[in-house]
Amino acid sequence: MSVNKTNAFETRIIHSFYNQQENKGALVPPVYQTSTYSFSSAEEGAACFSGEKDGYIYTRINNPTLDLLEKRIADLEGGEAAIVFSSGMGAITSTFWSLVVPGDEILVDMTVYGCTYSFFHGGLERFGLKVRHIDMSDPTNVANAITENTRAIFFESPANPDMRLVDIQAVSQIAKCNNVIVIVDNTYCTPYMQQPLTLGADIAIHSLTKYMSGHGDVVAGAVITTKEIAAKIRMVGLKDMTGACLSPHDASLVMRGMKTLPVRLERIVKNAQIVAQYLESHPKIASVIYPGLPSFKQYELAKKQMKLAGGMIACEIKGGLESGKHFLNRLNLFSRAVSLGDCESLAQHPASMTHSTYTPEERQFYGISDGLLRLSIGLEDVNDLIEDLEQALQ
Ligand SMILES: CSC/C=C(/NCc1c(COP(=O)(O)O)cnc(C)c1O)C(=O)O
Repeated sequence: MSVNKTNAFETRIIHSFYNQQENKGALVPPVYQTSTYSFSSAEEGAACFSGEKDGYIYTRINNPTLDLLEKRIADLEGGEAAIVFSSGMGAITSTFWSLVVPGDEILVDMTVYGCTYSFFHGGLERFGLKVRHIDMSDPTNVANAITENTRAIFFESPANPDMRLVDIQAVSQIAKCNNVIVIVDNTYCTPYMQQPLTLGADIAIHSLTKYMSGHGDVVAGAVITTKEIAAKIRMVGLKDMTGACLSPHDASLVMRGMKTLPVRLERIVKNAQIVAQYLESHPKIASVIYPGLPSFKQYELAKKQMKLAGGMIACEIKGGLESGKHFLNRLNLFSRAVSLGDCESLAQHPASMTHSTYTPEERQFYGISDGLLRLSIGLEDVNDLIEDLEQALQ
């Protein structure tokens, strides 16, 4: 079976870059669970290390199983090359440690995942980087904020946890005119729903822990970009700065999960739309933030930029934090757990969990309210999910 670019996303995500007959007919790609590789001669080893000869050196740098996952992900995101990591944070930190130097300035949207926020403020700023948060929901704010020291623009769209969108095409056009790179964390969407590189971004980042692997059984990350930037992130960020390499076994778990990404997302989004509409009409719910609802502030941008509305819902329960905790504690089918994108539906409280890295003042400033709850809708029967929410809201 040889699959190529003319085949659909749903076919390429299962088959691309793997030939069964070249692997003893194995239907599923063998896992190269090895840390190192032998050379046929001292000369060959030297040639591999110098880059004169393509070859496998050491699994922290490259590995055939990781190669296959990287080729597949790059193809699906419309990029030239990809690198995989042992976590999404490994992908993010390896990228920045490869590309920035003290004195550089980074523009970040108002809301990002908690550990990304603490990497920027507790990590990069400590080493002389300037990190500025701006409201990127209006692209003109980006144009006005760029200076001669601005090196990169970073955002999530939708953002974790309050679902803010950024117009990727508009911001990328502004950045390109100013020779600034655009880095988009595409974790919430996956390339099935949104492809930042085809909209003009330079780098797409993923926590593969989420929808891409989709079964709550692996922590992993990926960066997709040009061959040149990928080589730098691999040989500087991954090899020397973080060492955040993915195990070949975990890469095979990610590839196994990816095979069902399209069907999982189609069903998850159907469930999420029904749950969001149910919550929006519930008397005890103060607000629901979901890109599939006409009430969503950036509904038109969501329809333009996202193939589907996604599986993540943010909502506020009337009565603030205390009622939020009461609600969480009464859930039976939803798991009270962080992470997202799993087959199991999850519910968590950002202020005290995923975004507890922000101080209360910072949460206030960045709009992460104490009463906000985040739901990751899974694959359970949607009536069972609503029954669980209904009883928890009593
Ligand atoms: C301890 S909280 C659990 C993790 C959560 N998020 C992770 C995450 C990462 C980082 O990805 P890993 O390193 O693979 O977890 C990067 N980018 C985004 C948009 C993310 O949501 C979470 O529950 O919101």
